[in-house]
Amino acid sequence: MPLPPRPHISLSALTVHHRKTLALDALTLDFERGVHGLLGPNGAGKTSLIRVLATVAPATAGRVEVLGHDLADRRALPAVRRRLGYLPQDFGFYPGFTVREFVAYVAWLKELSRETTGAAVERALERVGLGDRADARMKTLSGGMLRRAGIAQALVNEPDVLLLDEPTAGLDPEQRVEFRELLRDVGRDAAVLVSTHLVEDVAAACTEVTLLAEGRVAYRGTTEQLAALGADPAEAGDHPIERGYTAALRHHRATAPSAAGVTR
Ligand SMILES: Nc1ncnc2c1ncn2[C@@H]1O[C@H](COP(=O)(O)OP(=O)(O)OP(=O)(O)O)[C@@H](O)[C@H]1O
Repeated sequence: MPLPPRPHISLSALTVHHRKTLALDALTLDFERGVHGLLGPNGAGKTSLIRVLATVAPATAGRVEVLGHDLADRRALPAVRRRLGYLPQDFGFYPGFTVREFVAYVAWLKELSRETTGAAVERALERVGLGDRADARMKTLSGGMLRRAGIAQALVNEPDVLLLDEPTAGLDPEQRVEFRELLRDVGRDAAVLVSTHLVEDVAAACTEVTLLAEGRVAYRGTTEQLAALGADPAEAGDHPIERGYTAALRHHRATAPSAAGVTR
């Protein structure tokens, strides 16, 4: 009998400390293909989780599997990185690079073959609407264009796992609408994790929502389920998802004693 397919991402008791701060408190979660919204108040642990999955920060304890590889096994990291796309909140670049050179450089880091790189770079730039700015220098881009270049580099290898930390910051409304369409498209085959504070992004693009609070899972469900939690118009918030978010957080805080995000 064939084995059931493994989830793209599997966390078991994942714990992350930053010095004395507990940022993630024994998270056990799976993420399959689809677009997953990662929500939570400031300091909830969203960036800490994304950085571990992106293989740029270690777990303090617990087990993390990405695409079937245990991230504790350093020999597996190159294979995982080839199949990952990652947009950090702030990303570095050589200001003198053109947009095309910037994305091609990441393609090279991801070990794309010389034959496929050119077409992959053009496709990634087209997907974020930067095809006509390919020869512009990175230092001349506006904030929104820079973010789109960052999204293009995360997409260039057609990743199986795409990690985006607040990707819509700086995008204008038209670009955000197109970006959500892009997320839905990528999420058909890949597991996409997108951390955001923007309710519209969640409502339009995410199939599932994971709400973190103080390093723990405060709520998990489909976008529709979170919106249904916010059916009571007396709850704080202007949108059902915002009200669902508030209700889920309040419920979590009432039932779970505070543990993470505190120095001890
Ligand atoms: N480098 C660091 N050194 C010390 N503490 C840190 C460090 N990075 C994060 N923390 C702490 O870890 C906790 C989780 O932070 P994290 O950045 O993961 O949260 P977040 O949900 O991404 O927040 P935000 O919505 O503000 O981006 C917070 O208490 C934060 O202060």
